[in-house]
Amino acid sequence: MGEDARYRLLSMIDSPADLRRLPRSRLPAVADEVRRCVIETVAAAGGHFAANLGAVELAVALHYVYRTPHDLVVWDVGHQAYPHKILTGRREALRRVRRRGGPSGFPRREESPYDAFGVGHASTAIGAGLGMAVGAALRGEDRRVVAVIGDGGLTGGMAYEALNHAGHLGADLLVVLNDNEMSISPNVGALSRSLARLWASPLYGAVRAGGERALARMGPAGTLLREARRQVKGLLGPAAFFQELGFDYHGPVDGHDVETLVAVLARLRERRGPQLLHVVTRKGKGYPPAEADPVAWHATGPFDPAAGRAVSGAGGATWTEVFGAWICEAAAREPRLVAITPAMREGSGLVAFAERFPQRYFDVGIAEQHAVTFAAGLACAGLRPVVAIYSTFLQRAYDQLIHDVALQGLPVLFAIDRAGVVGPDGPTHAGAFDLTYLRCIPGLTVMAPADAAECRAMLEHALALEGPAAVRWPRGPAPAGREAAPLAHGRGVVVRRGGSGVALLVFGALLEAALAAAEALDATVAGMRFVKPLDETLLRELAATHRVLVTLEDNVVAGGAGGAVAEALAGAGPRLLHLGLPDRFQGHGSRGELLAEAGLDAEGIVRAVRRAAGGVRRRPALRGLR
Ligand SMILES: Cc1ncc(C[n+]2csc(CCOP(=O)(O)OP(=O)(O)O)c2C)c(N)n1
Ligand SMILES: CC(=O)[C@@H](O)[C@H](O)COP(=O)(O)O
Ligand SMILES: [Mg+2]
Repeated sequence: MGEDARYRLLSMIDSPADLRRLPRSRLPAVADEVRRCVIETVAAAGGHFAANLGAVELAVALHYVYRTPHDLVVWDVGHQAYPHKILTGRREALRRVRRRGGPSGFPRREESPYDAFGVGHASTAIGAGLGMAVGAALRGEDRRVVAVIGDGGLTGGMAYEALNHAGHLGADLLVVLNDNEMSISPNVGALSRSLARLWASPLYGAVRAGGERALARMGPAGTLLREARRQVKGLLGPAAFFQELGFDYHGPVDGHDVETLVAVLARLRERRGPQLLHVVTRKGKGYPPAEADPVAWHATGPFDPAAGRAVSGAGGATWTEVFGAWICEAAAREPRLVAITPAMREGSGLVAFAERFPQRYFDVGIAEQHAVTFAAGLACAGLRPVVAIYSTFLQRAYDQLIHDVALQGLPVLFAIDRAGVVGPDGPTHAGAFDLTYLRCIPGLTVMAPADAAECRAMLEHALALEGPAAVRWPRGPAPAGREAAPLAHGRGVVVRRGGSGVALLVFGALLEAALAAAEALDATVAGMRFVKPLDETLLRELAATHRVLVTLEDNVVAGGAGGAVAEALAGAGPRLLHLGLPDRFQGHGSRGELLAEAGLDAEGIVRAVRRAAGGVRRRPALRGLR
């Protein structure tokens, strides 16, 4: 069947203006097609999935009621924005979502005028939406602003800071709380529990049984709240909470009843002041395997939609799995070890730990700042906290890392995953900066393993230190490891001796590429292991015996490990060449593609060294190397 026949309505919708020309009664059929399109798109390309299925009706209703792109809809995180992209002229392009040259998996201002705010990290929508609403008012523009945030996003402190400010200003802002009781894993927190109780209460059961349209007719602004106050003592928690912050609370409403959503939103569009609409949805809605297991289907590779299974199996053990196995072993030996995740249990490899050591496992919600300060407190209490965190999300907690942990010399171990190039998630998730922002912190030990064996040794070493330490590794499979000298504090190792006068100084997981390049260059290769403290003895030895030192890191060159080498040599010694990520935000694509684009594959290293160190003696070319 042709595209147009399969997507009869969507093929007529090039923009939300086309959607708005349809009668309201056609919207459930539009939603069905959008949902089918999400399933087919992600099955073919991979990507975020369950949250998109849960946000279908919301996207349809918002674009139907609001005059986008003049009115602004800000999506929190943005991993649920595929329906929004489908409705805003990107249905075809989405086939290449997150691939090189294809659309981003998240809203991006440069991609479409309908993408009001660039996003990827959680809990920003209310703050950004508030800025837009206040900006529009100051400029005298008649523009409505909606911030859509999930219950997971609402566990982040930034969201509360923005709610508090919006209530104080009395700004014209609608916050839609998309509540599915899920973050990536089941959501945490008192507010989340209280929201769930509200939806499950007999009062709302009656509303649901009586038809959601009754709710739309009842009118906004606390009508239900007054009713609830009369009927159900003790269920007022979340509603009263938002009211106290200065918001009119509306709901909860069924987020899969698109016609009711339209009716409610149409009334809210006319209201002034801070409004909060509580919408209840189901993560994975409409695809039974994802409804049954939304954690597994949060994001996926390509899959067979009929079978509900991934098309391709995974490769060898990932760095995450190496860490996950290590932390369980270490916890069995060390009763003081506790693990903390800011809402990334699966991605950070803590599923087994959470099961085996539930009393010593803490999911703090999407609250990176709190995760780090909480760890500092645990360390003060004599425990050995391990903060398992993605490089990009640790950016959120930089002051906490410096002020609460490092300044007090507390023994907190930062297990930093997704360091360096991440791939399909693109620039919002790239762990491109951690070596730069970590190595300037006094007293912090910073390690970058080249393989799984080194990773385990570094974690063990970090746990034994009396001060703070960080071990960082990239996304994907970890090389198993080779015979090498045991780890010693602040010491690197020479992995290969070459005769060309070039030495490659490798910080972390680029060692394999460096070794391949070294074959072609006849170069020496050193695995530096420690970014801080740097092995200055090894550095001096290499400087004395080589004409060119090449530093290699999966981090921006600016301020990175190469910078540490330059500072240590202070202008003395051989020529220096720094290879790492360039001074710009990377796009999205596979990790391999992005590394190659940055010249950090074996070919790129050879090219750069030959260009910079002309005269380096040539050896027979490696296969594929010119
Ligand atoms: C600052 C930050 N920390 C962690 C994440 C990883 N993350 C992406 S989506 C998500 C869960 C979001 O839950 P919610 O907002 O409720 O959306 P849902 O997936 O349930 O629709 C998390 C933790 C992130 N994107 N940003
Ligand atoms: C949207 C978000 O922040 C997460 O879902 C993230 O995309 C997970 O990345 P990994 O796939 O690397 O765990
Ligand atoms: Mg959620």
